[in-house]
Amino acid sequence: MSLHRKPLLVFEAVHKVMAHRKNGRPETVELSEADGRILAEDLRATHPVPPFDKSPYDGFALRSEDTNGLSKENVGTFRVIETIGAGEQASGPLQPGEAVRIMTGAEIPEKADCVAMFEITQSFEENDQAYITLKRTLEEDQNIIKEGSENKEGDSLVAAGTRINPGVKALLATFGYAEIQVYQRPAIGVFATGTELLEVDEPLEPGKIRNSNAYMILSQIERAGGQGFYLGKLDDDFDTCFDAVSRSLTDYDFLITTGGVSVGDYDLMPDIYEKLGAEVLFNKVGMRPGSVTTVAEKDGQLLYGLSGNPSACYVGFELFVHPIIQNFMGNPEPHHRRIEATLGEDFKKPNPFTRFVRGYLDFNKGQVFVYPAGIDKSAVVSSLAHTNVLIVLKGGTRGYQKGDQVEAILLDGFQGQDQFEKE
Ligand SMILES: Nc1nc2c(c(=O)[nH]1)N[C@H]1C(S)=C(S)[C@@H](COP(=O)(O)OP(=O)(O)OC[C@H]3O[C@@H](n4cnc5c(N)ncnc54)[C@H](O)[C@@H]3O)O[C@H]1N2
Ligand code: MOO
Ligand SMILES: [Mg+2]
Repeated sequence: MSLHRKPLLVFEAVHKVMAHRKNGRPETVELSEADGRILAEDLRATHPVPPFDKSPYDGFALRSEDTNGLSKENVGTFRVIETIGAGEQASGPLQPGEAVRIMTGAEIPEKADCVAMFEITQSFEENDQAYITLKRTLEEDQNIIKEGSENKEGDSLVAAGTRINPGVKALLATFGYAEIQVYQRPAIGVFATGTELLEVDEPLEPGKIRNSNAYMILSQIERAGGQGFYLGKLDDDFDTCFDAVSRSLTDYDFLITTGGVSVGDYDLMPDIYEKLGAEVLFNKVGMRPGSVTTVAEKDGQLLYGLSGNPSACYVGFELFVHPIIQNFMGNPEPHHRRIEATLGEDFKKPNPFTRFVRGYLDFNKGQVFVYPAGIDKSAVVSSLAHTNVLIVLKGGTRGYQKGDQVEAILLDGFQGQDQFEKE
């Protein structure tokens, strides 16, 4: 095994991986299963919205011409002929001098063309007949939500390639899409390699540690939108690892292993790629952590060799696997969003390589701050728990200071705050 590896720049490595991207096929899912999926068809209005003229208020539907000239001095009186709620229709067209008591969302009766809110009318009864009085003139179409005013039939409302969020779901339901065409989620197999690994339910033993990477990666796959399949942990034994990897390679859209990609005696992945006849796209990236991140390709299949060190494994996933998953799922913008932010504390350690510091975001008076989430070492797990951004510190000869402008890669958007503030 060659100990000398030529590092790629991070963006070169990302481009190399993306050159081997695969697109998921469209599939039909039920609306209830569609969250987070990406539309494989344009969402078109199958009918006008609203589908009929409707009332935005609880009030009285009237003929506007009957209100001409009404004022405090010239009060009009209308005979209330019936009451309709949302979902009901008036029994017939409105005649001159008549009013229909109408609730929000109900269809405007024929010949009515305006609505007076309850608050501007007075009601009274005479001989078991309900009446209202009105002291104002109303215009044609006043207080009416017109048929098709939100959209016309055939309008394209949301384009293919859009992620389904709660608002898109509401639209899909509005237009009767009980099922919808979305792109498949990739199925990703995950092996953890390492003789030192114990399963999560096993007690610690001398020299051993629990396998945290597999669970972390399965969770990262889920967050990225894919479907992860845990295929087990493998001892650092060549035949065991080779058989397991070669058997599983074609069962999944992508395969991930963790550990065994560096230059140690038990780092078997480089020899496994060789025996498989896989093309190694890169095995060294100019970044910290995750410099040993390796990606290979065999017959169109991507095989990720993520580092065993937990923080390196985490970062390697977010940079190289996340966009492949999002692309597979049909997202035309598959990479994590990058923002500019102010570094909230000093980061003194210089590094020749770009550093992806696990950090978290904070906002203060319109400024975005990022802070390192804990110990910034490749072998560390604990800082990952507080991570929602990767702070990008470009390589160089000096460290960074509090107040420096840096880039940050957003990993999730679920950070809240304790209080709801007064507007
Ligand atoms: N002579 C050199 N040594 C190392 C180099 C180098 O360039 N020259 N690179 C270092 C860097 S950088 C990293 S990162 C690690 C990468 O190691 P591997 O990817 O080969 O991973 P392992 O050797 O299998 O394990 C490393 C470390 O991670 C722990 N580990 C492994 N799997 C898991 C898991 N599933 N859950 C939790 N922890 C795991 C393992 O016990 C080791 O402590 O190599 C450096 N060495
Ligand atoms: O791959 Mo290592 O993570 O640079 O420490
Ligand atoms: Mg190793």
